Amino acid sequence: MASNQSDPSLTRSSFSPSDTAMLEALVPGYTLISRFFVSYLQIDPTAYLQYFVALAVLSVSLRYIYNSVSGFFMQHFVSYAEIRLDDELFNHVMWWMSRQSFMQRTNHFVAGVKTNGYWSDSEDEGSDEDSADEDSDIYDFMDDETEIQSQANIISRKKYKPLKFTPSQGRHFFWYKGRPMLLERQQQSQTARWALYNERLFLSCLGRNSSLIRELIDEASKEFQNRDGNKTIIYRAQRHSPGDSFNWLRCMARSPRPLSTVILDKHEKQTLVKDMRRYLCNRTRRWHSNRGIAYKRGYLLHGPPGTGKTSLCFAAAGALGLPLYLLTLNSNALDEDNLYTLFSDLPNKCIVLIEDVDTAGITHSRGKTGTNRSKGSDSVARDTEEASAEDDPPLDKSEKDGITLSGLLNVIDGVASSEGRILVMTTNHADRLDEALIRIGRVDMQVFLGYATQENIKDLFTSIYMPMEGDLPNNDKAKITTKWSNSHSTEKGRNDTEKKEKKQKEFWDHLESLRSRIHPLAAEFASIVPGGIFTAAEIQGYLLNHIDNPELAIEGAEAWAQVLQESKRVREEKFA
Ligand SMILES: Nc1ncnc2c1ncn2[C@@H]1O[C@H](COP(=O)(O)OP(=O)(O)OP(=O)(O)O)[C@@H](O)[C@H]1O
Repeated sequence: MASNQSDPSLTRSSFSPSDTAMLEALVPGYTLISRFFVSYLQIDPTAYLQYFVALAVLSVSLRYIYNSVSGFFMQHFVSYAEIRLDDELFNHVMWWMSRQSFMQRTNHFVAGVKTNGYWSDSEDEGSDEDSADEDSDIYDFMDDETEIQSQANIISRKKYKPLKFTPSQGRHFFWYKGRPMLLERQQQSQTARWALYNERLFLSCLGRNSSLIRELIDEASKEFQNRDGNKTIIYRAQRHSPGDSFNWLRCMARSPRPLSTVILDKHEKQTLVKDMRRYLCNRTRRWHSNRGIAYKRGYLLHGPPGTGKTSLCFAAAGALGLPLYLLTLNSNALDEDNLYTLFSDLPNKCIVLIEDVDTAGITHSRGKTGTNRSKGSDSVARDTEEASAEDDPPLDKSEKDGITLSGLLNVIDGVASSEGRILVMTTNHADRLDEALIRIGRVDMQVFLGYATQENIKDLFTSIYMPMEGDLPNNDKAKITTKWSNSHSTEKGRNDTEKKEKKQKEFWDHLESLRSRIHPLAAEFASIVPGGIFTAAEIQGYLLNHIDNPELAIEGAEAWAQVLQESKRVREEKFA
């Protein structure tokens, strides 16, 4: 008691019950805390209340001042750029960042096998790793146990994707061209279900001149594109989760397929590619623009499955250096609005490929809604569709009815859809398509890809077995030899080198001899396999089983053709 009386802090603690109630309302649990301090520490916090209040006011004021000053500073003395996750540039910058030296030193990073945001990117991550493949290629034509083991080790190493390190959430300072830069990776909405996919990047630098940021973005973008080289970039329409809208997401970059490897009547192939080239040239664009005629072109590739429709489209994209946008109309979630947005997001020059347009349920059903879009045709496929639709599980509530024919036609013709695009549709059943869909203006050229003729079979054989540039990892023999010689200066190394050189020479001789024999072999093969019966895919499948031995392929061709022909006949009878 005595000590309480002598403590000035305790003598001043005379708060009325209403004051205490108010404090309790402001700071829940105040009475309990206060009692704890008084009983155990002999300190009455009420005596210091004014200091606490002053401290709180000071901290709020400081925060306010800090925000105002930093806001003012950011607005007037800092330049910054915002990059959103749903923009391809996000990938470009993240990829560029992952290659910067500051990423090796930072202690806050995201480790992963891809540098991009959320979409699946199954492409080969560039040529960085290609050189590592060289040895495995060289081992391809070796046969002894140790060599096979070496090859297995290399393949085994390569089965995992290399790790990539990208900046984590938060701020990262780094230097670019001698000037300090700040990268901030932010997650916008923590509460949303897909918050993880709502990221943004802020790139900032001191000064009102934003040219440095522009340079960095430009450099990142160019480096990313250079990495692609002449590869064909493939995008597909995809949405991340139910309720989201569809976007074009880059899914891979593939080496272009040479047009010569797509076997088709030469005249038709040339006509198609020439037509596309003519359409893409500036003169045609100006011509269309001067006359107010929509600058669009459509093609229909039709024929039985496995005759090369997709391959032709892919090869054309490679030959013309255009990106390929894949679209499937089967998704119930894809409605006219989504399709409209997708088409308006296309770049000026590209190929949009709609595969198997007849299976999208929009054939012969102009004006019908998606729910009954599979009705209206007497085809077997449609009956099957109807039957299976009844067995389908109930749709997600966010799923809509899918695209209708009139919806598709509106989008193809839409004024907002990108000019300069090439639309390619493929189908196995051109006869089932609505007249409106394939009328001139929407489909300007139709190409039929049928069963392989005698000539096609010969070409296919030649294209599969003819040695091509690039079949060896490095065409410069001397370079390979030097590489091996340098890396093996020991006795064993020299033996290995000699062995490899011998193998390499054998391989070259094999290629040379094959080159000289290929045409007579192709003619022989074509004389055995009947024309007009098999698809190119079937013939290719057979030849790939004898990839190292064309003679063996010829030997077994007759038996293979008979068996396949018989199985086709049985299948046809079954479905007749
Ligand atoms: N005309 C062709 N020339 C070269 N290869 C071909 C040809 N047709 C088919 N192939 C080969 O067959 C496989 C399938 O070809 P592709 O997917 O292009 O056929 P498709 O006609 O689009 O088939 P689907 O109608 O089933 O989609 C590919 O590996 C391709 O290399």
